[in-house]
Amino acid sequence: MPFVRLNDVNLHYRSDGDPAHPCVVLSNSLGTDLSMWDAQAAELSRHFRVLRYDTRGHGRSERGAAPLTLETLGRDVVGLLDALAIPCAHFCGISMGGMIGQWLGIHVPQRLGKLVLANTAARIGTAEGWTSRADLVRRDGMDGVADGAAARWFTRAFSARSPRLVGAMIGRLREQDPQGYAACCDALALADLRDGIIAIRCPTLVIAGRADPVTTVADGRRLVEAITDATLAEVDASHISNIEAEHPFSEHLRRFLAA
Ligand SMILES: O=C(O)CCC(=O)CC(=O)O
Repeated sequence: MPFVRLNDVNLHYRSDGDPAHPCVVLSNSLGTDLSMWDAQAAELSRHFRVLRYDTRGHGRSERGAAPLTLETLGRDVVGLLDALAIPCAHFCGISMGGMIGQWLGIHVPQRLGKLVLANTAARIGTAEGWTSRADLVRRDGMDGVADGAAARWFTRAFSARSPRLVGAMIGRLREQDPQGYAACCDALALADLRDGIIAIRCPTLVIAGRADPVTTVADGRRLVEAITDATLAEVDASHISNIEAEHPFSEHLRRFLAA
């Protein structure tokens, strides 16, 4: 598996599909890794170069120096594109990955084609909430957040019909580096793009899960209202909608990128 050296970290990534095809970057949510995109990568890599990476402090990517900010997470994407000599790419991020996508749309629009913002918001949660979550995992490890994660990430019905899939996701969450997870909580505590997103000009698809208790359909609507060229697609899913609503999610993504 390849790594790129970006300033203070080795960042783990994976590229699938023909490198001559247009590139789409997939960016994971908090507490997951690039494997969360397996289904979408298999579908999209027939027509695109699919570039996935583990966000700093997640999966096999190092966490680097504290404090971590959304800007650093955004600049990692730019550094990854630079390292692979990719001038411009589509970008799809979910939740924290969607905040990284908004940062890219505001600050480096010249590097973006189309933007997909899934299960995300311009401001997720509260500073106090993120700080206490960071404190919890630094003190007690990942079990404190992993125990309740299935109820935040998936509907009860999906967990009942796909226990192995859900169990594997929660198992990977338990194995995350608590320091890396906490560093990303610190970044989310400070991340507030509500005043910035009106600057996003690229074609944008917002995907929201009808049953998402973390980043709601109302959050998705607010993104669409603020971003000039944005549309909303709703799917029947909770927070990790690319897994719970795998086929509708992939179809929205494929159609939007192909149009
Ligand atoms: O999923 C994210 O990237 C941020 C929101 C979150 O932490 C969901 C959860 O409660 O695990």
